Amino acid sequence: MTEATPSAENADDGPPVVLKLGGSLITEKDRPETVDDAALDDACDAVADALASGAVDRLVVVHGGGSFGHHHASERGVSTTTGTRDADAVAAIHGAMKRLNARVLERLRERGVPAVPVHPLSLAARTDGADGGLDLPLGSTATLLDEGFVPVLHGDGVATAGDGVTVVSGDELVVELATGLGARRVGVCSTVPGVLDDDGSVVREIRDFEAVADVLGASDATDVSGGMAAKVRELLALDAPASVFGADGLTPFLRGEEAGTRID
Ligand SMILES: Nc1ncnc2c1ncn2[C@@H]1O[C@H](COP(=O)(O)OP(=O)(O)OP(=O)(O)O)[C@@H](O)[C@H]1O
Ligand SMILES: C=C(C)CCOP(=O)(O)O
Repeated sequence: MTEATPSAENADDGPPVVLKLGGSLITEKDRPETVDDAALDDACDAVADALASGAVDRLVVVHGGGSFGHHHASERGVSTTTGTRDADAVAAIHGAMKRLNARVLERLRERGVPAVPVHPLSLAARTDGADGGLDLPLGSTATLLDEGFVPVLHGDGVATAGDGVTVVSGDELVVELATGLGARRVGVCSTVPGVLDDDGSVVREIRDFEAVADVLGASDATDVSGGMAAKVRELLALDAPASVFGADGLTPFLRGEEAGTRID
C-alpha cells in the first residue's frame, strides 16, 4: 500500500482536472445507503493510476449523493429548490453525505491518493435564495490543491436565504469549481456511457441544450437534483471542455482522450 502523503513539490499551479463521480455510479441508488463496492473500487483505481502515471497532476473530485443523500432528501421533501428549516432533516442529509464521503476518501487513500474532505455545507450559500446562484468560496480547495492534496467535495445541504437549507448537487459544485479554479477539463462519470439519444446511442457532442432537450430526462432513480437534463444544462455553461461518460470512459477521460459525450 502506498502512503497517501501529498507532494507539494509535484503540485504545480497549472489548471486542475475536475472529476465528478456520480452517485448512481458509486452507490446502489435504489438501496438506501449502499455503496457499489466494485464500481467505487474501479473508479478509485482509475484515479490512483492517473495520478501515479502523471496523466493528471492536480485533481479535484466531487461525488454525488446516490442512495445516501437523495434518499434522505426526498424523504424530507428537500431538493435544490425546496428547502427545510428542520435541523434534524439537515443533519440527516449532511450526515449521510459525510458517511459516503468517508467511504470514498478511505478507498482513495488506500490507493495512495492524498484525498481530503471539503464539506460544502460549511462553506457555501445561496445568498439570493433558492433561485439565485451558488456562492462557493474556493480558498480552502485551491490551497489544498497547491499543497498537493486531492480535495474531495460532495453534494450536500446548503444555506439558502429565505428557504433554510436546500440541496446543492455535485453538478453545481463542479461548475463552480471549474469556473473558479479555471479547470483544464471537466468529467462527469455516471452509470450511462454518455448522453443517450432516442435510439439509446451515445450523442458524441452537445453544443446547444434545445437540440437535445427532447431526449433529456430526469434520473431513473430517486434524485432530487434534476438528473441528466440538469447536468447538461450546468455543463453547457462552462468555459472548460466537459464530458459525460460511464465507468469505461473514466481512464480515457483522465488521460485526456475522448470519452462519452463532449459538452462545450
Ligand atoms: N438522454 C439521457 N441519456 C442518458 N441518461 C439519461 C438521459 N435522460 C435521463 N437519463 C438518466 O440520467 C441518469 C444520470 O443522472 P443521475 O443524476 O442519476 O446521475 P449521477 O450524477 O450519476 O447520480 P447522482 O445525482 O446521485 O450523483 C441516468 O442514469 C439516466 O437514468
Ligand atoms: C441529495 C444530495 C444531498 C446530494 C445531491 O448531489 P447529486 O447526487 O450530485 O445531485
